[in-house]
Amino acid sequence: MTTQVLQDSPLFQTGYLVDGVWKSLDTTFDVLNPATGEIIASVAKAGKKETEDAIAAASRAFAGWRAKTAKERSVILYRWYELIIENKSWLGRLMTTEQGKPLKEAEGEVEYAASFIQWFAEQAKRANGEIIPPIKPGSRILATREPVGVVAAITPWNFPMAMLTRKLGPALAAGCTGIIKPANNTPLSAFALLALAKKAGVPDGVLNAVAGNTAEISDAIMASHEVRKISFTGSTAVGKTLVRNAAETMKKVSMELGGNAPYIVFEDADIDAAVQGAIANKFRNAGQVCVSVNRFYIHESVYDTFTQKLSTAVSALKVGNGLEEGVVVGPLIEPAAIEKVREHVEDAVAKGAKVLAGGKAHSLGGNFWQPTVLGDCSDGMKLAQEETFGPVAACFRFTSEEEVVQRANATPFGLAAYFYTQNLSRVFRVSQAIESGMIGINECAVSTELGPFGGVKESGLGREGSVLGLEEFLEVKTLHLGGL
Ligand SMILES: O=CCCCC(=O)O
Repeated sequence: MTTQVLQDSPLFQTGYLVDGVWKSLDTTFDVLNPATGEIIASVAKAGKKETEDAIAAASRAFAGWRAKTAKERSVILYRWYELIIENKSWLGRLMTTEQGKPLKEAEGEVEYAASFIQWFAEQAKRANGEIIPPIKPGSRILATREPVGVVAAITPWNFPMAMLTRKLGPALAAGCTGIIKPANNTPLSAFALLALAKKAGVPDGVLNAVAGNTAEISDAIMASHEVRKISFTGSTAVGKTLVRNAAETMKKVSMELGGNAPYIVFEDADIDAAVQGAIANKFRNAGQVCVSVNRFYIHESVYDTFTQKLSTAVSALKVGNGLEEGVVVGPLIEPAAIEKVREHVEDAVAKGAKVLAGGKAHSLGGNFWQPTVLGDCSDGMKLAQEETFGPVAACFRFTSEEEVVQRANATPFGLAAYFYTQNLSRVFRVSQAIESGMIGINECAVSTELGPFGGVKESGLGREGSVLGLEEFLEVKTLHLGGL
């Protein structure tokens, strides 16, 4: 399937969406294929006015959408889920072309994205309230749950479909309407899902979308009194700005922000399982994942075995255009991402790290970096303190449980953490001691619609997915009834 075949589909939208109509603008911005540098599309560059129009449309649509029964919304969501699955192959190709991840991974993300719509189609019917024992005779207290109103979903380029549906699934289930601001690197993936939402029966105006002038769009969203909630996935720096700005109109916020995940391999771990987990986690989406491991802490007694097995396996990973057969590590999203990886690797090497695999830009050039393993890393290196967001496994030695827990927690972030051990007492002791919203124990994946997803400390506020995800889009209203 060529880019032309993608472009010929009705799901390939390049305008901005207001009231169910895709509109074009004279001013556009280019979306590039990160593997080839080819321009895939020129997209309408929306700004303040288009954003205000989109918010107004969402506001007008709110009364009608919230008035539908939960079951009616559930049926529409379920149809959307089915359409996403039916179009998996096309959507996967679009995502690989726009975002770079290997096709198999992209199709996996399409399924993951669909799972949130399926899950919240079910949860729509469970926005239950409570009856509270009254304080006086002849009275009742009822706590009901209502949609928060118009929602802004601001989504990242690294999971351009799943992060959208993880927000829109619960928002629509709750009865909210919204404005979507996808990342400018990957608007086409988001727009394709919105085209399918319309086909599934989501009424015009319920979902509206703009991309382009990020500052103007963000300012218009934050200034609006009609937008009652912001759900954001992205960097901690941007998240902090949004939270500060949301205070002006007291919007609710859900923030899924950066991480600095530790991965601890204790002396009693199943080393082969730990190596396999390390590869699956670290090289998923070329390491451009908020829950990707940033620091591998390996007990000194198993350090040589682990790093040797890891380096051998990493050296065999095939790098290339994600549309090519057998490729498991695609390009990074843009040249700035390559520069950050280079800066982290050079800083580590200058401070004593040893290159055990890779270590430099890939011979393919462009946005490709060799899958890398660095040994003898230490806590003063940049890659120990900030997310590298690239295909670099940094390995550190440790000697005791107490020491490694203290080092794992020595970061302002607390999104995901992982550890491998066969000792049950340690499982509970270390799980309790680690400051993190999610912990994988002998398990390298924490991403599923079934489990609460979110962080502590500077990694964010709120939880997505699971039964908790719906709560984020609901307000409690308490009814005090007397004279009964
Ligand atoms: O960068 C963060 C996106 C989260 C992807 C996931 O759900 O695993």
